[in-house]
Amino acid sequence: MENKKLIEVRGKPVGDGKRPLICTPLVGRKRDDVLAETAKIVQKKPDLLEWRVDFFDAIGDAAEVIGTAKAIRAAAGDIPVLFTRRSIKEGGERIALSEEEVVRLYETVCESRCVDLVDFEMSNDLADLQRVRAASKAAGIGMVMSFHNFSYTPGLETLNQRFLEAERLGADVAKVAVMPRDLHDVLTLLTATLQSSEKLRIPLVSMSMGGYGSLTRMFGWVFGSTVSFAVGASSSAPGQVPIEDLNTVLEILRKSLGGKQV
Ligand SMILES: O=C1C[C@@](O)(C(=O)O)C[C@@H](O)[C@@H]1O
Repeated sequence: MENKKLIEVRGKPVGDGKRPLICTPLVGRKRDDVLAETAKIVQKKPDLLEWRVDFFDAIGDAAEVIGTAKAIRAAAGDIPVLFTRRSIKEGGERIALSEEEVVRLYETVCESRCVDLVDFEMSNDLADLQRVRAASKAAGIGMVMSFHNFSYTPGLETLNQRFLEAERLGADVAKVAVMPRDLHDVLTLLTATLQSSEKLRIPLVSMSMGGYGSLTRMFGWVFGSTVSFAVGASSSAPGQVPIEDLNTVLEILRKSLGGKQV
């Protein structure tokens, strides 16, 4: 069992595709909180760190954002850092910046090369998306184009279109996160993941959220999702499981998918 399309950071694949990358979010409100979270999480050896900058009180102060990103990077060692502003309409925190200011922040962060990957939502204005794409490309930073629905799970066709749209818009990684209302929705997300991962040239990331959705965080990679978001210190979305538990499940899956006795 192997994911063939791997996420790359500065031209090098992260991981070997034989298990999903585990990404742990940082959601501190102040620099010290974020760095304390980083110190705690790094010991748990995730594959990626996601800095959810929409939780950060000083998001409006570009110098403080860059300084904090650099400090996270220094503390993270070899672990790549993903920079994410999640908008309120896609499940993020309320922030005081205009969209123009958010785009400028992404451009500044890219220019300073203080992160390795950026996540930007596909529902943003096309012109903004293109600006962030241009800035990330110029800096050699990978771009995740994402879609979230925290209320329900759209149909199979729509989910497949979202993955495809990310590739068409020039993403390095396509990401879809949706909320299930029942187990059929979980199957819909997994079906879209499998179908799109067979079709797309780029790696994809998917998850169903909440209690039922946590199933996809544990075995969604078998269906083609290359990353699972897990709790290192704090959760950033419903249904994320602690990294220790996820590691246990992945070890069981490794053995059982390999045909060995657990
Ligand atoms: O988009 C995602 C996925 C996520 O929403 C999740 O469900 O794990 C968590 C967010 O921090 C991240 O940006």
